[in-house]
Amino acid sequence: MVAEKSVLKAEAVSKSFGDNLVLSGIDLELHAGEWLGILGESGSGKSTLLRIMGRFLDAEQGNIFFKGNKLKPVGGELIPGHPSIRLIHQEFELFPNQTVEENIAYSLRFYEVQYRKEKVSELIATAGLENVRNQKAKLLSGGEKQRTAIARAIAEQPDVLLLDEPFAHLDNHNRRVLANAIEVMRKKHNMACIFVTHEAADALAWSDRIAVLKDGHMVQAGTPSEIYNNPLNSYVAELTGAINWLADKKDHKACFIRPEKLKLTKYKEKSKWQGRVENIRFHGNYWEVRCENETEKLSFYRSRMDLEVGQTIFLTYSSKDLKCI
Ligand SMILES: Nc1ncnc2c1ncn2[C@@H]1O[C@H](COP(=O)(O)OP(=O)(O)OP(=O)(O)O)[C@@H](O)[C@H]1O
Repeated sequence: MVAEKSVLKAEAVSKSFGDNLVLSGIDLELHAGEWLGILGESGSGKSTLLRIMGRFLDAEQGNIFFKGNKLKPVGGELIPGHPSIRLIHQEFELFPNQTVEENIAYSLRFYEVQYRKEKVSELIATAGLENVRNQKAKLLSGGEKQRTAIARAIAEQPDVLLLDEPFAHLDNHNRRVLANAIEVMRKKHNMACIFVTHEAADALAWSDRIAVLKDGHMVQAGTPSEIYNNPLNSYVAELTGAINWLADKKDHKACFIRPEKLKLTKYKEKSKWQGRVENIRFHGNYWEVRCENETEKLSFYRSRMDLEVGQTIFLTYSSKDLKCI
């Protein structure tokens, strides 16, 4: 097997602010062309790790390697960072009085005029910014600012793009526009990216791999499917989606099942769980049915509504979908 090429690597990174230990012994590797999501609750250390990996902040212990070379500490440098790594903050840092086009063109200011024009137009089209191309940055919506900042960063063709909460504060429409723009830019430019998020849905949808942080510790890293289907502990299980804890324990381990793994059956003898429908909620493309019996409350999903509150129901599931941790 060919070893995956490491672009950026954190080795045993720890960081404190005063008495607050924010990161503890973090090992994390980003491979060429890979999209890595860092997922964790607010305050778990995600942005701090991103800033350390981008060489904007020094770790107290541990090292950062770019393409195998150890990066020197930022120390008191006036302009921290690394020429091949671009970090996009939540504040975007655009020139407020310059247009979208001028903001993107700034990254290409040392290039020949014709090339610059063509490249700017290409990036504006890819990022879906044609209709605001001549708008000043300060007048853009949050989603448009985000896409301009990403297009500007990509213009510089960095090896690594670091995105801090790229989908934060965006409505559903703008999330989709941004996600599609990122996907197109990603395919075209084949750069590696680390993005930080506290939204599991974004991490699951957009990452090749996810690293989960809790209180500054890396609790699990793996593909979205590994993280979602085989969480190592209850934090990862609950962070990545809805779960139903079951009262029965197996080998002293707590067991849970995801709602979408529960199936309705007409036959009591085939069922593994029996209860009453307590509540039904409409979510647009599915119905969430909450039910209970003497010992447990469960929820499961239906694509059509054929149940009533108070009705007795029988549920079944495959034993492989029962996870015990
Ligand atoms: N410059 C700083 N000085 C002191 N404490 C800091 C500093 N930067 C971050 N912290 C603290 O470090 C901890 C982790 O912060 P960080 O921003 O890395 O978390 P996060 O997971 O990105 O959170 P969020 O999702 O809310 O942005 C927090 O307790 C925060 O208050």
